Amino acid sequence: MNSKHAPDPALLAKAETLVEALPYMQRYAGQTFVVKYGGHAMGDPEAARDFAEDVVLMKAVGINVVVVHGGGPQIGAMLKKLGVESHFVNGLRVTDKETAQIAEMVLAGSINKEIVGWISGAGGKAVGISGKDGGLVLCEKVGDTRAPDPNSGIERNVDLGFVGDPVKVDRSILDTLSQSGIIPVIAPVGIGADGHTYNVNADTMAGAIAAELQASRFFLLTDVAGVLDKQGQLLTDLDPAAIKILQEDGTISGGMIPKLETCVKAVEGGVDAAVILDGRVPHAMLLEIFTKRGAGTLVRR
Ligand SMILES: Nc1ncnc2c1ncn2[C@@H]1O[C@H](COP(=O)(O)OP(=O)(O)O)[C@@H](O)[C@H]1O
Ligand SMILES: CC(=O)N[C@@H](CCC(=O)OP(=O)(O)O)C(=O)O
Repeated sequence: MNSKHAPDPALLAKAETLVEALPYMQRYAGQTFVVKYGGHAMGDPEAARDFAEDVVLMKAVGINVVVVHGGGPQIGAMLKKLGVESHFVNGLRVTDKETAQIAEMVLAGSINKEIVGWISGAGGKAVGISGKDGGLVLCEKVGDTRAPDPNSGIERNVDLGFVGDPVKVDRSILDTLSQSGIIPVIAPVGIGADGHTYNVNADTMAGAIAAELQASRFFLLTDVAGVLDKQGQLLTDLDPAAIKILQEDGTISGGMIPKLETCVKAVEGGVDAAVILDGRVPHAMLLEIFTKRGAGTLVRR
């Protein structure tokens, strides 16, 4: 064979990867994917660029991609800077009026626009909104939650303050944006019928939106490989019954509690599958969607 025409193995591997992606691209065109981008996953600028490229590529092959972001660590850093004390109960931040204002500033102000900028830098068109815009997410104040007192250890009811539970999602603004080729980027802040601003756990917000959109896939990008068992091994497939056991036996704690509750609600609400992925892994979503190498924890009914 003429050596000039001998295929370069590296190029051939690239071509094979593209061909491997073809059936997935054909299958997913026209479907809706909701991506929750967690505050822990967005720390590294290079990973953020990879994330934005993944989102833009998904949109380019015809997937209606909707991004909902978090920012817990970034809110924590700002509260610390401002000398405001903060703590979490069962994975939710106790939110007084001042904390709600600071959370909105960090989420809907700086982080939201930063993500819009990354997507724009990757050649996509994004519009940043919060759950307050266009009547997207109506919230109710979450009820008191049972938790042990940090001093005595005795269980008592805790009022979480302005923490919201999404009770109604109006998808019209998302449809308008998506149909115009725009990727909506949503900050987890909602409005109550009482006019108050509510701080919403970003997983909860994303799950409510994924259910309303009847999304085919709901990705939750975080800072762990997925759900780990007590020995630290990755659990690749879970259903609601298995998740209940993990919660009862204390395998999952902290932010993983609302994350998995959200996955259960989403799949029970009509989402085909939720996937918890390590957002720090370069192009984690592309590998999950367009290749045979599934990663993370898949939650299905
Ligand atoms: N069984 C578990 N498997 C994996 N992570 C767990 C588990 N239990 C608790 N976690 C914690 O949940 C965290 C992810 O939730 P969270 O901090 O809310 O992330 P994010 O900001 O990305 O939403 C992990 O970093 C880990 O510390
Ligand atoms: C009520 C509540 O806990 N709200 C969260 C909102 C941000 C969030 O959920 O961000 P991550 O996804 O990065 O954790 C908070 O104040 O931290």
